[in-house]
Parts: sequence; C-alpha cells; structure tokens
Amino acid sequence: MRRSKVLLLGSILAFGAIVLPLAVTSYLAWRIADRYEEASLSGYAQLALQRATTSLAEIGKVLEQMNALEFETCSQQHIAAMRLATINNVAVDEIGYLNDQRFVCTSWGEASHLMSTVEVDFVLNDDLQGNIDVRPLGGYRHNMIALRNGRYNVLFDPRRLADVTVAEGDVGVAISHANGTLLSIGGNHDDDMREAVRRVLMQESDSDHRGSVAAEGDIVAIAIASKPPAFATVLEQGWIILPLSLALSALGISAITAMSRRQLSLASELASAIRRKKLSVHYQPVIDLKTGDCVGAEALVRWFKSNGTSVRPDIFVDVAEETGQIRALTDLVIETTMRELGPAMRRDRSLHVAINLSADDVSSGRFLPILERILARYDVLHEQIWLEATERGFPEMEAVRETVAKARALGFKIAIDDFGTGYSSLSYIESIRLDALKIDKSFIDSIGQDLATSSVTPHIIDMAKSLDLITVAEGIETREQLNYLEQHGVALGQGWLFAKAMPARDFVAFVAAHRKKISASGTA
Ligand SMILES: Nc1nc2c(ncn2[C@@H]2O[C@@H]3COP(=O)(O)O[C@H]4[C@@H](O)[C@H](n5cnc6c(=O)[nH]c(N)nc65)O[C@@H]4COP(=O)(O)O[C@H]3[C@H]2O)c(=O)[nH]1
Repeated sequence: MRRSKVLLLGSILAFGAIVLPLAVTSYLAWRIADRYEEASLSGYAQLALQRATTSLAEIGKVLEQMNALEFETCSQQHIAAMRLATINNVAVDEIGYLNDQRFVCTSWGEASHLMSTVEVDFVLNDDLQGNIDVRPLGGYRHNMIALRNGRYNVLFDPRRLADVTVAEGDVGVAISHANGTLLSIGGNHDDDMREAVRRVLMQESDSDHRGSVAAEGDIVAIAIASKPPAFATVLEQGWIILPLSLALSALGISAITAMSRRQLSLASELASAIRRKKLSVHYQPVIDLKTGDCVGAEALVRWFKSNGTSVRPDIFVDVAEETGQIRALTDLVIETTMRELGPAMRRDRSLHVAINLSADDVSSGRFLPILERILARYDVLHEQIWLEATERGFPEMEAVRETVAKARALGFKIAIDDFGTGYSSLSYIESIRLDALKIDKSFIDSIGQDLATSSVTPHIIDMAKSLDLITVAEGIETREQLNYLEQHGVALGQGWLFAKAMPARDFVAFVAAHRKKISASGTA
C-alpha cells in the first residue's frame, strides 16, 4: 500500500474506531434504559394489582359478613352494624341496605332513595355486581364504585384501587375489569394517559406510550409511561456511554496507529532494503524423484535485517505487492539469482532455476526484456529458467495468456505454483499452454493422513499427469510421502526431506555432493 493509501485507510479506520464504539455503547445504554423502564413498569403494575385485589377482597368479605347477620331491617342495631363495618374496613366508605332497588337505610342512618342505575357495569367472582361512576348522596366529592351482594351495597373511592406512589415522571397506573371497564386510574396521569390506558385495554397500538400489564382473575392492572425519544434515553445514560466509548475509541485508535505505523515503517524499510540491494536469495534443491539427481532449484527471496532478525517472505512479498514495490523486488531476485547461479548453470546446462513471479509481473510481462538482458550477460539458456506463477495471482486472464505465450516462445518454462488451491484450476489450464505443475504442499501433507484433502491428492496428481505436464511435488517432508509420489509417477520434488533453501554457495556444493553420491551408488 502506498503511504497515502495507508494514511487514508488509517483515517477511515480511526473514524470507524470513534463512531463504532459510540454506536455500540449508545445502543447498549439504550437497551439498559429500556430494560430498566420495562422492569419498573412491571413492578408498578404488580403493586397496583396487589392493592386492588386486596381492597376488593376486603369489600367482598364485608358484604358476605353483612349478609350473614340477622337484624330487624334498618333497626338501630342494623344501622350500627353497618356503620361499624364501614369504620373498621378502610376499603369501605359506605354500606347501604336495599329493598327492591331502593335504599331503606345506610351506614349513615335511615334513607329512602332509588339505586342510580339497575344496569351492571361489571361482575366480580360471579357474585359481586358492580357499577362505576356512582354519584352518592351525602356530599362526597368524587364519584364512587358500588359493589352489591344480596341486599347490601358497598360504596368505595376508586382511587384506592390504584393508590401506588410512583417515583419518577409521567407514569400512570390503572385498574380495569377484564371486560374493559376502567375502574381506577392513579399515578401521574393526565387525559393523554387515560387515552393511552384505553388503547392498552382495547389492544390498540400506541407509538407514544409503553405499558406493562398484570392480571389476576377479573382484575387487570396497567402501568403506563410515555416513551422518551431514543436519543433522549441515550443522553440520559451519558455517564455510562461517554467514558466507555472514549475508552474503546482510544483503544481502537492506538491499535490502528500502531498498525499503520508498522505498515508504513515495514514498507519504507523494505523500499530501502530493495534500493540498497539488501535482500538475499536462497535456493531450495529440486530433485528428480526417479534418479534422485538434483536438477535445479527454486529461488526464494530472504530478508535478513542488520539487527539479526528476519522477515518472512510471505509477509514482505505481500507488502511489496501492496505498495507497488514488487517489480523492483522481482528485478532484484532475477539479478541476484543470475549473478549467484549463472556460472554454475553455464557449466551445467541440465540445471534449472525457478523464479517466483507476482500477479503484477505475470499480467504486465514487463520483466521479460530485463530477464533477457541479464540471461545474455551470464550466458544462461532460456530453457534453464522456470517462471513460477501462482494461480491465485491471475486477475486478468487475457494479459496472463499473452505473457505466458511470449515467455514460452522465447524458450522459458512456465510452472503453476500451489496447484489445486485456486478456484479455476481446470478452466485456465485448458486455456493456457504450460510446462509444469507444482502440486501444493497441502496435498502432499495429506498423504498417509486421514485428512479431507487425502482423497483429492491422487486426483490432483492424475490430473497433472494427464495434462502431459511436468509434475513437481512441493514440501516433501517424509519418506512415506516420497514413496507415494514415486509410485504415482510424480517427476520432480522439493522439500525439507532433501534440503531447505540455502545460500548459492551451499547449493552449488549440495549439487556436487549429491551427484557424487549418486554416481558412487551407481558404480557400487
Ligand atoms: N514446511 C515446509 N515448507 C517448505 C518445505 N519445502 C519448501 N518449503 C517452503 O515452502 C515455500 C515454497 O514457496 P512458494 O510456495 O513459492 O511460496 C513462497 C512464495 O509465494 C513467496 N516468495 C518467496 N520468494 C519469492 C520471490 O522471490 N518472489 C515472489 N514474488 N514471491 C516469493 O513467499 C512464499 C513463502 O516462501 P518461503 O517462506 O521461502 O517458503 C517456501 C519454502 O521455504 C517443506 O518441506 N516444509
């Protein structure tokens, strides 16, 4: 990646590191507030239900007791008993005695007035008949609820049913009968809240309020509150959000800064290493599996830093590709390889060296004239050079086909690296003329193992052979793998079983020693 790209990506990531924690923590704060609100409304509804059912049970009991008493109708004792029951039971405000829908006496004394209505608004426990909005005689300021059983009628203040103290804001509490008759509304309520309660009872949707409902028998309790806008809830939780998101953002930004710095410094260190020709090349022997002869090598770039550490090629080759330094890297590898191995290859025309190409090299083909020039300088033949391209690096098929055709026409050998790991193996192999296939190490690893790829390996080998291409197995580490590959007719192989990649001088010595060993065993 170029410096400007790293900076741009760093800025985008930094922006994300600020916005993302803020969004996540805001969402969490909103969820926490939402849960809290839900729990507190549910608590109010339960409390109101408990209040209402206790009061109504008390009234039901008083009515039952009164019906069980036997007095002369509206005698002094009768009226005194009704008065005493009113005084002793806080849920009861007045008791009346009925004779044919007319009150003949109440807990206040003798009376003679008709019931205000004969229609029943609700029934409790199958035996208590109830009416709401009853306007009693005797100077009460509020309408009452009447509950009747037998000849007795109890009046009580409906506010007692929903008498719940709400701690915060606009929370309304209501008690209703299961048939939808609103019995009482309390808490901090207004007309809006009444309408909201009605909507909850009618199960109508209401985007401005949220409610919680609790029910027992015929009684339903509702706690309701107006919904604050989401961002207001989030702002209220600012004390959680801000420090948390600031901490997360700081963490994210420092990680991104460190990453960008590392990327920038690795890229610029690599640029300097290439410019000062501080990269080296090691050579991994390629062995003829039939004869055991060393027939060539793969050139593998190495970066040993002056401080004694080294960077893995798969890391810095990627950086070189991303930062546009890969061309210079390829050129340096070609030049170094020819300088170091050229004389040995001139002496031994059967030796080849494989050079790794990047996607950019294969697409552009611009390295070909450079390679030609250097070959001429060291008097190395074209067919001694294998050009390795990985199938993952074939973005522009047409350009690849052109470069490969040009290179083959010049006499270079073309090998596909990591065969079997790409997506389009068959399609491009049929459309491009190649010389060799390098079977990826992952397939070699699976030999003799119970791995998912194990059953694929013989097919990959057969496919490579049926295409009449030279087959090269990569990453041979065990004798078992070697025997298997020999039996399956794989031509060439490389791997730690034979040797790791080594400096040029060691490689030349390796070839000589190897040949000596082979000829000694041949003559023996
Ligand atoms: N575990 C194990 N590993 C084995 C064995 N035999 C060989 N290897 C390793 O497998 C890798 C083979 O190279 P590759 O597939 O081309 O994969 C290469 C290639 O894609 C890239 N690379 C290396 N040199 C160059 C270069 O000069 N130019 C370009 N463009 N890429 C290069 O870096 C990759 C990694 O290279 P290395 O780290 O040198 O890793 C090398 C080699 O050291 C074995 O028996 N066991």
